Amino acid sequence: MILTVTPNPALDHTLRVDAPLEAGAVARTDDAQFDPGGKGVNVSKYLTALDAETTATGFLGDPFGSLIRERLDAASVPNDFVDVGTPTRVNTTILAPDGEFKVNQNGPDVGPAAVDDLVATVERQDPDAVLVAGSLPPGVDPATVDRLARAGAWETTVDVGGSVLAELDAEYALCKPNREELAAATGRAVDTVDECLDAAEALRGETFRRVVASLGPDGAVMATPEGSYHAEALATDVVDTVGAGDALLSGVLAAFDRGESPPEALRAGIAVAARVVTVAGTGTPDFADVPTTREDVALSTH
Ligand SMILES: Nc1ncnc2c1ncn2[C@@H]1O[C@H](COP(=O)(O)OP(=O)(O)O)[C@@H](O)[C@H]1O
Ligand SMILES: O=P(O)(O)OC[C@H]1O[C@](O)(COP(=O)(O)O)[C@@H](O)[C@@H]1O
Repeated sequence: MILTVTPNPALDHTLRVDAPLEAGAVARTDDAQFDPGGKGVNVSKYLTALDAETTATGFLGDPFGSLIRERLDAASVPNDFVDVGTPTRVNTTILAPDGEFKVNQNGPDVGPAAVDDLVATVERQDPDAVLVAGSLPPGVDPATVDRLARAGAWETTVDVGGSVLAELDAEYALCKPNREELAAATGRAVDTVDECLDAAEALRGETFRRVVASLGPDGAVMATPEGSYHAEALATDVVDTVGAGDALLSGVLAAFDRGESPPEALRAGIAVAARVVTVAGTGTPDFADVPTTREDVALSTH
């Protein structure tokens, strides 16, 4: 079972407006949706839809914590969150004709007792694999991520910010930076795919056994002890890219869970991401075509 740990979940509020936003003007819309979100929460949503065994944990606080739990239960996404007394944040995406505008709240302060409860929850769940994903709220530091990785025999994956990645020193099976996070974690140029391949290879080592870096429309690269790979993104009608990185990681983790090779896992990730960018916000699309579309992913070995 893949246990996702989201230290800073969010209720994702997605609004679509018909005209460009204008300072001082009121924009009105009927097109709004709420989704349970936060990087690990999304991965558990997508893994469930991909028929992989998963449970979501992290910290939830009311009033929005209850809504997130209700929505996950309704979608049959197993979850086991630690309750905290501070409200879970709301992250807002506005889809306007002139672009995608995102505002993420920093999130509530989490005290040391809640962190101890989280570690105990992870130990009790005793998963095969753990994913720690998303920003760290006040009260959770990189040492807490290392503590979760060292608390049991599971393989741990991280999808945390570039500056947090640079501070980790436990052993991780995989990390998933995006382009900006890859630059922040390595201090290298990431302008071309070749530079991204070099940076991913530089990040790989004792701390991170494999590195998958997502490159938006340029697809993704993966650096592993067996070789490095670049997979191109699939051409598709993009509604928005919120959740795209979580989708890529879900496809990769589900494939590794089935025992597939790194290049096959990368192809699967690209196919899952290509579906998620076609739906608004962090809604869960139908993944029925993923086994077919992953065969169309162009992949090169380096
Ligand atoms: N504009 C796009 N067109 C097609 N695929 C995309 C696009 N943006 C993202 N993707 C897919 O989603 C994956 C993750 O996107 P990315 O933006 O790098 O992640 P993050 O959300 O972590 O920043 C990419 O590797 C790619 O496969
Ligand atoms: O923890 P952070 O970095 O603020 O990100 C949280 C946001 O990212 C998401 O998990 C989406 O992530 P990606 O677009 O990177 O896949 C949203 O659900 C959530 O609102």
